[in-house]
Amino acid sequence: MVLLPSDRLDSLFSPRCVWVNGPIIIGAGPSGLAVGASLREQGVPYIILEREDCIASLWQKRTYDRLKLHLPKQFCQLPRMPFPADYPEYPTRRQFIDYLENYAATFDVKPEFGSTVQSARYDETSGLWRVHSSSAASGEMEYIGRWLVVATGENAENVVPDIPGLDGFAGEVAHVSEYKSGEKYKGKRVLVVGCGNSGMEVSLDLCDHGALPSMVVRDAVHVLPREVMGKSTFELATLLMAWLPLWFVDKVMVFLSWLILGNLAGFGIRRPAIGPLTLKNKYGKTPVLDTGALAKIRSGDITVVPGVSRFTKSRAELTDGTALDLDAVVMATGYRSNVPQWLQGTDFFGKDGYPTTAFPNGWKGQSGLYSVGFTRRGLSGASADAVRIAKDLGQVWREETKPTTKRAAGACHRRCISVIF
Ligand SMILES: Cc1cc2nc3c(=O)[nH]c(=O)nc-3n(C[C@H](O)[C@H](O)[C@H](O)COP(=O)(O)OP(=O)(O)OC[C@H]3O[C@@H](n4cnc5c(N)ncnc54)[C@H](O)[C@@H]3O)c2cc1C
Ligand SMILES: NC(=O)C1=CN([C@@H]2O[C@H](COP(=O)(O)OP(=O)(O)OC[C@H]3O[C@@H](n4cnc5c(N)ncnc54)[C@H](OP(=O)(O)O)[C@@H]3O)[C@@H](O)[C@H]2O)C=CC1
Ligand SMILES: O=C(O)C(=O)Cc1c[nH]c2ccccc12
Repeated sequence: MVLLPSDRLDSLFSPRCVWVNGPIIIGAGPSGLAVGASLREQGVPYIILEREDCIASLWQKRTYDRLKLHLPKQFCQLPRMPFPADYPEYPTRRQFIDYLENYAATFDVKPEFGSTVQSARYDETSGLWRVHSSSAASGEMEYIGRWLVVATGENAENVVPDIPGLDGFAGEVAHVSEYKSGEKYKGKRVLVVGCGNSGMEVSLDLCDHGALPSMVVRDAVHVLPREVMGKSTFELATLLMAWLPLWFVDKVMVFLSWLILGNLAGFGIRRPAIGPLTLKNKYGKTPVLDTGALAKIRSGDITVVPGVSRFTKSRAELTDGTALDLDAVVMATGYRSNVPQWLQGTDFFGKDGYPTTAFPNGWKGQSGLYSVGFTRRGLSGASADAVRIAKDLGQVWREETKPTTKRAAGACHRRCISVIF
C-alpha cells in the first residue's frame, strides 16, 4: 500500500465539494452581516465566504484613522440593532467597527474567513449555484447551493487611473485605501488626486500633520456643509424629500451651501449644473460633505490644482500647462465593484458590477440570485436590501421545509453545510 502525505491526498480530491443547505453569502462587510443576522431571525441557515481574515475588512483595513461616519448614526445602523445611545451623532471608525463586531457576536454571524470567491455560476441542469473559492488554509473549494447572495460591495477594488508617466514617478504612490494618517508625510509635498469625500478629508489630514498638499479637482463637484444650523444636511434633505420634488430640494441644498460656504469658484471648485441629490441618484456621484477641508482651501493650506496630464520622475504636469514638484502622490480616485470578475452567466449585474435594475428593486435576480449593498445609498441602502432579502428567503425556506414538501424530507435542518467529497 502507498501512503500519501496528507497535502498530496488533499490535492487528489481538490477542489473539495460542499453542499450548503441555505444561501451562500459572499462578503462579510456590513451588507453580508446584515443579511446573516436577518436570516438568523428567519431561522434560515447560511454560510458567508469572506476573502479577508476579519469582518468589515473595508473599515478595518482600508480606511484612514481620522474617518468618522459622515451621515448621522441613525442612517447607518444595521437591521435590528441601533447604535449605543452613548455613541456620538457621527461615530468614529473605531466605534463603527466595535458596533459591527458586537453585531456579528449578537447574531452569531461566523463567516468562513480567508475564502476568496473566484467564480460563481448557476447550473441550469441541477438548478444549483456552484461557487468556487480558494483559501490558503483549505485550498480550493466548491460550494453548491440553491441561493447566492452577492455582498462584495461597491468598494471591492481600488480604482487607480492610468496617468502617463506614473510608473516612472520616483516618490511614493499610494491609493487612499492604504493611507492611514499624514504623519509620515510631514514636510512633504503631496499631490492628492481626486476631490470626493476621501480626497477632501485626506488633504485636510495632510495639512493637520504638517504636510503640503495639493488636490486635483478636474471637474465640477458639489460640496455641501455637513450641517445646517446644527442639523445634519443629509437629514434635512431626507425630510424635505418627503414633501417636495427632488429638483426643488436640490435648489434648497445649493442655496444653503452658497449661504454657508460661499462661492467656491474662485478657489477652483465649480458646482455641477445638475443638483447634488439628482447627481447622486442618477449617476451615483456622492456630494462632498465638508468636514473642514474648505477652510484649509480658503487659507491656502490646501492648493487646488486642475487635472494631471502626466508625471515625470519628480513632478506632475498639469492640464493648465503648469507643473508641481512632488514628494508623494495619494490616489483618492475611487473604488469599483468586482462582481464581473467572478459572477458568470447572468446579466443581472451590468459591466460596472452593479445590478441593472434600479433601486429599490435591485436586490433580487433570477434563479435564487440576490444582491445587497449596491444601491449607491450607503449603509441605509444595504440595510433595506438585507431586510427584503431575508424576508423573501424566509418565505421560500418555510415553504421548502414544510414537513409535507418532498424536497424537505431528506434535508438537513440543523447543519448548514455537509461535505460531499
Ligand atoms: C471611506 C469610506 C467611508 C464610508 N462612509 C460611509 C458612511 O459614513 N455612511 C454610509 O452609509 N456609507 C459609507 N460608506 C459606504 C460603504 O460602502 C459602506 O459603509 C459599507 O462598507 C458597505 O458595506 P458592504 O458590506 O456592502 O461592502 P464592504 O464593506 O466593502 O464589504 C464587502 C466584503 O466583501 C469581501 N469580498 C469582496 N470580494 C470578495 C470575494 N471575491 N470573495 C470573498 N469576499 C469578498 C470584502 O473583503 C469585504 O469584506 C463609506 C465608504 C468608504 C470607502
Ligand atoms: N466620512 C465618510 O463617511 C466618507 C465617505 N466616503 C464615501 O466613500 C465612497 C468613495 O469615496 P471616494 O474615495 O472619495 O471616491 P469617489 O469615487 O467619490 O471620488 C473619486 C474622485 O477621484 C476623481 N478622479 C478619478 N479619476 C481621476 C483622474 N484620472 N484624475 C483626477 N481625478 C480623478 C473623481 O473626479 P471626477 O468626479 O471628475 O470623476 C472624484 O473626485 C463615497 O461614497 C464616499 O461618500 C469616503 C470618505 C469619507
Ligand atoms: O457615504 C457614502 O458613501 C454614502 O453613500 C452615504 C450616502 C448615501 N446617500 C448620500 C447622499 C449624500 C451624501 C452621502 C450619501
